[in-house]
Amino acid sequence: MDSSQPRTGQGSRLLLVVAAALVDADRRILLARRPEGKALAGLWEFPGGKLHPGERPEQGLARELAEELGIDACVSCMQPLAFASHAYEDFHLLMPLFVCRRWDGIVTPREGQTLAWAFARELRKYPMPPADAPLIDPLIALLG
Ligand SMILES: Nc1nc2c([nH]c(=O)n2[C@H]2C[C@H](O)[C@@H](COP(=O)(O)OP(=O)(O)OP(=O)(O)O)O2)c(=O)[nH]1
Ligand SMILES: [Mg+2]
Repeated sequence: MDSSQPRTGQGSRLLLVVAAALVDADRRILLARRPEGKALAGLWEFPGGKLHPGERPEQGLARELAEELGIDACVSCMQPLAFASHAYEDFHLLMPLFVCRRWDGIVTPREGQTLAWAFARELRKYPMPPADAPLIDPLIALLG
């Protein structure tokens, strides 16, 4: 066991994931459907992924957005909005959600994901991982 890994009181590993609500000019939010073969396959999520050791959250998020969507996101424009804290069976997820309205390049699914742009009020129509439920109200409050 890696003793440098933070652990929660119940012994499960704390996993730090960074995620983005990419917002377009019409105030729609980008969702990505997790491909078959990945954990939580078929559910709609905010793009992002695991923070690498030594990365700042915004830096790690920019790397994930480049890898997953082929875009160059504006790091200094990322706006912290809310976070998810959720106990999955084998790890505890801690996931800050940043709002990101500026990027260069064209959003392209680079990892076999299906993409959708949804208004904040439509988000509940998309089955999402259980951790994401508390993130919807702050998005509605921000974007209407
Ligand atoms: N990106 C993202 N991950 C989420 C969300 N909700 C949620 O529970 N998760 C979980 C699913 C995964 O267990 C974990 C993030 O994993 P990931 O598969 O996106 O990580 P990654 O991009 O680094 O991918 P990989 O290299 O490990 O395949 O967080 C969400 O809205 N967005
Ligand atoms: Mg990911």
